[in-house]
Amino acid sequence: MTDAPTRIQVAGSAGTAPYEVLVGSQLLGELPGLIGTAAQRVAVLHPEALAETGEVLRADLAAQGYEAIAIQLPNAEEAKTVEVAAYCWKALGQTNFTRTDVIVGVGGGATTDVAGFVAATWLRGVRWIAVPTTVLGMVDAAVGGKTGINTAEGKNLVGAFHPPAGVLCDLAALESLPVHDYVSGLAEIIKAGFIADPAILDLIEADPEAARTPRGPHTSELIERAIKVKADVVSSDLKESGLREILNYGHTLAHAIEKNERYNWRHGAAVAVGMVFAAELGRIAGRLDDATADRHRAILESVGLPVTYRGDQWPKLVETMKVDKKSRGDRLRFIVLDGLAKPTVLEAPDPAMLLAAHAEIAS
Ligand SMILES: NC(=O)c1ccc[n+]([C@@H]2O[C@H](COP(=O)([O-])OP(=O)(O)OC[C@H]3O[C@@H](n4cnc5c(N)ncnc54)[C@H](O)[C@@H]3O)[C@@H](O)[C@H]2O)c1
Ligand SMILES: O=C(O)C(=O)C[C@@H](O)[C@H](O)[C@H](O)COP(=O)(O)O
Ligand SMILES: [Zn+2]
Repeated sequence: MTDAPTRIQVAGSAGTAPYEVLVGSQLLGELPGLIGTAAQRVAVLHPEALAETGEVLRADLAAQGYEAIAIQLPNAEEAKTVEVAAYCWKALGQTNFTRTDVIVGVGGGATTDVAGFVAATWLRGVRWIAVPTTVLGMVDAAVGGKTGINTAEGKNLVGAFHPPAGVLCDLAALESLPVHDYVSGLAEIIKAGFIADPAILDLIEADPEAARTPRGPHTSELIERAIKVKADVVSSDLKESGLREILNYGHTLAHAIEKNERYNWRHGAAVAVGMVFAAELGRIAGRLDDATADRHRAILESVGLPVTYRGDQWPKLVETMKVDKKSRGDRLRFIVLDGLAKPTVLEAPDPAMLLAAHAEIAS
């Protein structure tokens, strides 16, 4: 017998339906209920690393009477291209995939970003379900309906807000996750701690080594707390007209680092450096106290995340940051903290201030 899953509600907003994020084990039995009876066809999008899981899921859905196909995507960021999206559109077209049919994205954040984007764009929008299999996917990417792909100019530059019909976080999936991917997800959990729920920081600081494994004593609490932070924010501002920008803490620089590294850095690693940068920016702007700024570096290092980046790359990073989605015309905008769990926007900081914050993360 398995325990009942935790259910976290995400409210519908901007005309979209509400949905639930389930956290627990053996959740795949929930899939048919979410797919519904109107669907005849189901497409399971999965990364190469989860070929076996994708096939098990496809066969299971076929056994339940759906015409189920599996579409294999490249691993990680290589999936987030227009060519991969076009490959999926072709597969859906060849299957006569209609508006009542359903896409299931099973994998990490890269997979669910693409699955959601394909769902948002096919026939101008079909229903989709997220089955995240990484920490980062569970606590962040699968929740909130931001879907998208990268372009040559930068990260997530093409996409749509298209919330899933449900999110199934089966914690057993984390057992096979390589440790550096597990730790990458901790960066977004720590982000949730700094912007909204400091109890997360206390739990990690109490035993950073335990936080690095799926068997740690606080694994499900950390994951659920971070999901709640995200669910609360996106419930009131799906389309990022204000509050949702706080979820972008650390991301302005992070996305520039990811592009500069040709996506060979994991997203969470880049977000870790980006948060230290944002903390320094807050401190230099006279908003953030020294202790909270220093806490960033300490907690991120304690779980094994990077806190510095090559110092000679700054001009390129500044160029890339200009296409950040928070920019308005020529004005760069950053999320900084006015104090612990007090995120705010720093508008058009002086270049000298940016340079000074950069000096603190430059290696
Ligand atoms: N849409 C959003 O709101 C949002 C939020 C945060 C991050 N993201 C995006 O999420 C992506 C990062 O997601 P990620 O950290 O999950 O990385 P990822 O999706 O790149 O997955 C990392 C690697 O782990 C493999 N993998 C996935 N699950 C596995 C498992 N259970 N066992 C073994 N291997 C597994 C993947 O195939 C991949 O090779 C980035 O593209 C980022 O931009 C989106
Ligand atoms: O959900 C959001 O909003 C976020 O900003 C969460 C981020 O962790 C995530 O990486 C998101 O994909 C970044 O969005 P972008 O709009 O900066 O591309
Ligand atoms: Zn992120």
